[in-house]
Amino acid sequence: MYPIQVIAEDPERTAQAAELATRLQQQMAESPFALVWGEQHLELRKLDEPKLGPVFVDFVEGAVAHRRKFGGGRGQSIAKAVGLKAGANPTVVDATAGLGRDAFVLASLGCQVTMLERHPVVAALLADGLQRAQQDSEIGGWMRERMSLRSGPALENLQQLGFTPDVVYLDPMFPHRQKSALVKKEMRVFQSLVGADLDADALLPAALAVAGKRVVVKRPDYAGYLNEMKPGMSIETKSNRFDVYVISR
Ligand SMILES: C[S@@+](CC[C@H](N)C(=O)[O-])C[C@H]1O[C@@H](n2cnc3c(N)ncnc32)[C@H](O)[C@@H]1O
Repeated sequence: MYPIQVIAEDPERTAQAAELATRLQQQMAESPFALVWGEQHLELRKLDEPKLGPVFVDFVEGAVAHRRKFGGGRGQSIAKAVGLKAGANPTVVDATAGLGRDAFVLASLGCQVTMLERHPVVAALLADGLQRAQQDSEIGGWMRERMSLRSGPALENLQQLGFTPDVVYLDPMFPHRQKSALVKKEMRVFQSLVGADLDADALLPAALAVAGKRVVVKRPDYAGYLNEMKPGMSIETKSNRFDVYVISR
């Protein structure tokens, strides 16, 4: 389902690349993608569209780092959606972690975030970004305490969490409405790797069954409700919406 080659450009990464290749073995035939381990990081390349550039996870210096320093802090819509308030740092399970951006925003604001990701290539990119961030002198301390990753499908993982998270956060892939030229290059590579999450509706009842306080679903502004379930409230941003389902048990 996810065919890919694994290449070690950095000779010191040869053993790690071989181990990753073994894990992804069944997905390695006839791929338009390569996972390349360079000196800095693990990156995904789309071999038939090299102009789109590589995709990798960088919590230390990338766009998310900029947002951490200059973004809206606890006033951001995502923070309001999960219920972040002074003195309240909810525990969050991000059941569709992707490249971990939303999870990083929440962790940087004080939440304890457990990320779940089922796509083995995305999980490998995320694990690499997480490991590097955990070693960083500036953010490593709180990254080690607050962010973790479990690779595998959310439906199974949610049932085996071993704790009750305050919030389950969902952001499944949704078909893009914009013309492809307008979608950021990185997102085009990511979308063509992952494809659509056609089974996303099932995540909402599963999340509602385990969340202690609320489930938050991120949707593009033009998308309908997940599982056609009306939320208690929605928080709108420029191009997205956070649908909030408050748990009352
Ligand atoms: C739109 S991306 C999430 C982006 C993420 N919020 C971010 O800020 O980077 C959706 C991700 O959810 C993952 N996913 C979808 N359904 C899943 C499931 N049932 N279990 C685990 N991961 C899932 C996909 O593989 C994909 O990587």
